[in-house]
Amino acid sequence: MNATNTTEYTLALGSQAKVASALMARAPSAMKNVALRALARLLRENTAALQVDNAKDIERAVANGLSAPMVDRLKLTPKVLETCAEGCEQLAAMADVIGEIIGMKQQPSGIRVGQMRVPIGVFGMIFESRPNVTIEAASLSIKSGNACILRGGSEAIDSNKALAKLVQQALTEAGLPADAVQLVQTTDREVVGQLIAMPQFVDVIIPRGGKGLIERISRDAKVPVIKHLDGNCHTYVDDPCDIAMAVKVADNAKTNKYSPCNATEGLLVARGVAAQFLPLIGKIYADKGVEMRCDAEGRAILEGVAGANVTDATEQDWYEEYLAPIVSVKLVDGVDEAIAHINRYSSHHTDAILTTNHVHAQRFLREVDSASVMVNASTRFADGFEYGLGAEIGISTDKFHARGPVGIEGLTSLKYVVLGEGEVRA
Ligand SMILES: NC(=O)C1=CN([C@@H]2O[C@H](COP(=O)(O)OP(=O)(O)OC[C@H]3O[C@@H](n4cnc5c(N)ncnc54)[C@H](OP(=O)(O)O)[C@@H]3O)[C@@H](O)[C@H]2O)C=CC1
Ligand SMILES: N[C@@H](CCC(=O)OP(=O)(O)O)C(=O)O
Repeated sequence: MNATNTTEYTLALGSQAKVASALMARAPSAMKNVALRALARLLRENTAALQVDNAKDIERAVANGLSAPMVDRLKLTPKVLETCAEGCEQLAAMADVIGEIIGMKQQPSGIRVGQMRVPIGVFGMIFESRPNVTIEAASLSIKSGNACILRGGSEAIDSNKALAKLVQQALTEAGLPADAVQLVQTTDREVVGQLIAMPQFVDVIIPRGGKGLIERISRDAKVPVIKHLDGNCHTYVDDPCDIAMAVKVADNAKTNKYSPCNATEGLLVARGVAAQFLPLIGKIYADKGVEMRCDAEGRAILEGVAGANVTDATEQDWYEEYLAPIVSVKLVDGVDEAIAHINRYSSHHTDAILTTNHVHAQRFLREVDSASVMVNASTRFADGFEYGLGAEIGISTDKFHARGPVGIEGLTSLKYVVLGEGEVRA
């Protein structure tokens, strides 16, 4: 595509989305739910065909040397597709929040003032090469009465095109506009540049990705942005803690999956429990091939673990989001130093304390400045489905409008409604 074509193409996506958004905003719940159930059915009926398209992406990714965790997140297995289908059905079964009026109160003047929940309008979303996100974003967009323009990662283009076709088929079957969910059909990044600069059509941009993406968005966006950024997440093992539980949780937080943004990248350990805890977790990490980048004290303990791949951490490691079988390990005096380290180096996504001390837990919850703060749980739980939101658009690392996992409500806003009986202002 040349620059003129790109501009025309993106403007067309925008104007089509704008028209569709008005229809979606007033669509009855029943129609939206019909579309979601149709999408679930189509995903199941087309599982084999979708895997053929997905195989093209996977072949290209492997040929291009993409790492194993990144190839893994690209996969549309029958299980992943079934989870997507179930997600659509769960959303269909949920109450529609659009149009709900809250907080209606009579004022001294006689008017009654409340707030009505409404869709945001059109959102543009740029996200990683994980094709199931196309379905999660599309289904949340439908349920919340928005229209969206989805720009998925280039490695997933064939899978995304096939999925988007099914979404549009489901919308059409339900009598809703197909343009309510549009996929950017090219991997040309120029389209991203245009998408974030057309406030006449796009109400908000949701970038879901790493630092390169956000640098561009922060520099060029002319529409409001809800950032869904990197996860340099921490697990802090406190003194005192339940060692067996800490080992189980720290294992899951790092090794359950390596690519997600909510995987733990930094392990902080209180000196008082390090000699007991580190050899146990070190053995598990060693067996699973996790490299441990340690400070001097951590290294001294972990070097004694059979098969451990232990290296020296540099200052840069405390900032690093590895998305790989690597973890940084640092010993700290206690909760004060842990909180200070996290607030300095974390990406403010998700951080956890493993402790049996109630005061330490309360301090961690209050003082760590992250979108999710957890006590005695794996950072891997930072996820809209796990939080009971039905599905998620992603995990907002912004503080405004939505913070943490974003579900239906994050795609809505509240407008005031005023009911009178002819009152006039004095
Ligand atoms: N907070 C959250 O909810 C989530 C955050 N993430 C974060 O995403 C990152 C991992 O995914 P990864 O694929 O590496 O992320 P990237 O940031 O590389 O890519 C994400 C998307 O952004 C696009 N993109 C990246 N840079 C630019 C640019 N300069 N201009 C235009 N488009 C761009 C990519 O397009 P292209 O395909 O062309 O490269 C892709 O569609 C991690 O940091 C992870 O934590 C991941 C999932 C959820
Ligand atoms: N919500 C997700 C985490 C975000 C995610 O998908 O991350 P990524 O592996 O970077 O694409 C989950 O835990 O399932």
